[in-house]
Amino acid sequence: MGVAVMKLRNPPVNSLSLECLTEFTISLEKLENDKSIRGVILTSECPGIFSAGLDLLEMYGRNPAHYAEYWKNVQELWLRLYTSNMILVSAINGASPAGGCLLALCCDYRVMADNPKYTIGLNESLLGIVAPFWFKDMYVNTIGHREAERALQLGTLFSPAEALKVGVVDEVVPEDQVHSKARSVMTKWLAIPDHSRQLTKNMMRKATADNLIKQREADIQNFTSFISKDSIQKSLHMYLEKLKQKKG
Ligand SMILES: CCC/C=C/C(=O)SCCNC(=O)CCNC(=O)[C@H](O)C(C)(C)COP(=O)([O-])OP(=O)([O-])OC[C@H]1O[C@@H](n2cnc3c(N)ncnc32)[C@H](O)[C@@H]1OP(=O)([O-])[O-]
Repeated sequence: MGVAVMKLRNPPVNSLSLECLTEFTISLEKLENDKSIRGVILTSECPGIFSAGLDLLEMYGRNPAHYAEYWKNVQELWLRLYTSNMILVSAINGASPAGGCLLALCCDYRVMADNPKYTIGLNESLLGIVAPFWFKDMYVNTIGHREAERALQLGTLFSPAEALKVGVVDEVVPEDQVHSKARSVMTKWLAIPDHSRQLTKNMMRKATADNLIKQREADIQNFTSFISKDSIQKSLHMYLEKLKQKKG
């Protein structure tokens, strides 16, 4: 039916390393150029984890040129996903913090597994970092200003039930039905003529994407100088240590 399934696979936690981001962007571009493909279901092959978000090791202990390169690729993936002409449905079958949530928010519809161990949200503030304006814009577009304001400041990671209530996801289903539900949602969206759906999507999303496009360079510089700060590197160090301790 002209639908591709993209499965994220970057063990152990599907973090978006520079390599992973680049491959993702290339795969997406190929699908976008393949006229037989009208929709993509985005899911994960890592058990219990949709994506741990941006790779912290790409943002910690590196040099400014690396941060700039990394950020350019994060922007690129976001722009392609958010403005894709294809129908994107996410089958969220695991934890989806920060950049993981970002991937899901780019989709046209989000189905999440009903497992209270899985959480989703833009939790950047918990790490001592700040979600950039375009993460924020997309959050506001999805859940509204007040909910986004609160969730961003608190770095809230929502359970599936809470995520559904706030509108971070559109549907919560038993874990073993996430993929079948994503497929049935896709069938419904495929019934809409592509040209009218695409123009409508573009009308809804263009201003948000353009907001980044017009200041990409400044945003890269902003990120690079922010992430290079000693205080921010220290916060990331502490967060990474916390992740290690949790493991031990
Ligand atoms: C301005 C910038 C905007 C930023 C946006 C972002 O997305 S910021 C990102 C915000 N993201 C988050 O806040 C999510 C942080 N991660 C988590 O909360 C959990 O890892 C989990 C719930 C995803 C999986 O739990 P689990 O019990 O199944 O797994 P586990 O916890 O035992 O980890 C296994 C190994 O993976 C490692 N590692 C983990 N994440 C990352 C990462 N993003 N990157 C790199 N590495 C990561 C972890 O250190 C450990 O390494 P070790 O010790 O083996 O060398």
